[in-house]
Amino acid sequence: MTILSARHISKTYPGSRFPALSQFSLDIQAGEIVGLLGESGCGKTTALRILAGFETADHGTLTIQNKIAFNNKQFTDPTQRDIGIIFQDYALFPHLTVWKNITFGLNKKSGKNQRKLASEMMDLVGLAGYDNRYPHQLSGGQQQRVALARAMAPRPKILLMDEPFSNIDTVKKNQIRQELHSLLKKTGSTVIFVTHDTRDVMAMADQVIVMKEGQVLQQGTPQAVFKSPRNAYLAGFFGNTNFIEGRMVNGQIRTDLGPLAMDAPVGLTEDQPVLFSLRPGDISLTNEKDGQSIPVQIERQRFMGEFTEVECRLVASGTRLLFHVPPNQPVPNKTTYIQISEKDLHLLPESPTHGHPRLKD
Ligand SMILES: Nc1ncnc2c1ncn2[C@@H]1O[C@H](COP(=O)(O)OP(=O)(O)OP(=O)(O)O)[C@@H](O)[C@H]1O
Repeated sequence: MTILSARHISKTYPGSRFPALSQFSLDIQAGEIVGLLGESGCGKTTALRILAGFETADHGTLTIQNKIAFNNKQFTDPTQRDIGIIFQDYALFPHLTVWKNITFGLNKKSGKNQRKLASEMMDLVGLAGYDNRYPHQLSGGQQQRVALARAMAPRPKILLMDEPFSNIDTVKKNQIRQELHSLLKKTGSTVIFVTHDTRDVMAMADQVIVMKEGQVLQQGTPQAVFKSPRNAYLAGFFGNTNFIEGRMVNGQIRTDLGPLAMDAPVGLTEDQPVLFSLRPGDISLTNEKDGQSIPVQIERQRFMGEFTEVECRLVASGTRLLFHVPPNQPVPNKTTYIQISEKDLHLLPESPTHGHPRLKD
């Protein structure tokens, strides 16, 4: 069931030459955790603020739970949107105890109800017994859980989170992502969070919406966007990749890796260029020369902990490629062979035919 739907939302800030959001559309299903992902300045926070009602849009329609929250005639106040918000810095009240922070938004409920809602949330986020602490007496992760309990105490249908992990140190991030994910799944709420870090969406999101320059580039599961990015920007943003150029010759796609056995995509015409993305983890190193192996000259290798990152050059064409080998596999500093399976070559359907990022020569 669609719980939130945005259609063609545009916003240009006064005095700005470029729109912060342009024809921004998305659909969110109830119970999903959705990551709004993009680099700095792409409009993520603006989108979140417009969904919350803290910012007005110039055009477009926003529907929440089948009610218009915004269009060219109507505007629903943020307090009436049934949305909870966790700000980037958590915005806890420093002079109030954990308990008072959590009950702050419940002042319209009876005392008994307040106590019930707040203590249920305190138990859920694992803060029982911390009632009388002040925010400065808590770790970053605990402060985040207070912010979560405060936002969730009124039981909003939708929770918005702005950069939920930016204040958590790198060592703890993985653990906190997992904890937060299982907490959010327990509450069953619909969550939209903003981040610039693909690792956050991989760990947390059921759906990711990748933005660039105020527009949605692609929406899907993190696995789908990683595996099947629509263009070169998305392929490069969602992890390291190699770009392989191809061209249709006599009905067959030719690339620097050799001619491909795959069927050419429908509509591809003779001599038309195409671009593939090939993840470094999908290339394997082999010492054996056979019909499948491709000769390469190893140029550089770097130990990365979980794998060794290797840069090589195809002997036939001089094209550079990046690939990963397991840390215990030795990499010879000379000419050797790699193997690639055609199924791992992902054709980028929207790619420009030139100007894509590639390894620097
Ligand atoms: N109040 C404002 N007045 C004018 N321009 C603004 C305002 N807020 C944001 N912008 C501009 O709108 C664009 C989108 O900003 P926004 O904060 O939404 O991006 P973001 O993706 O959240 O970035 P970050 O990850 O750095 O927080 C940027 O070009 C920014 O400079």
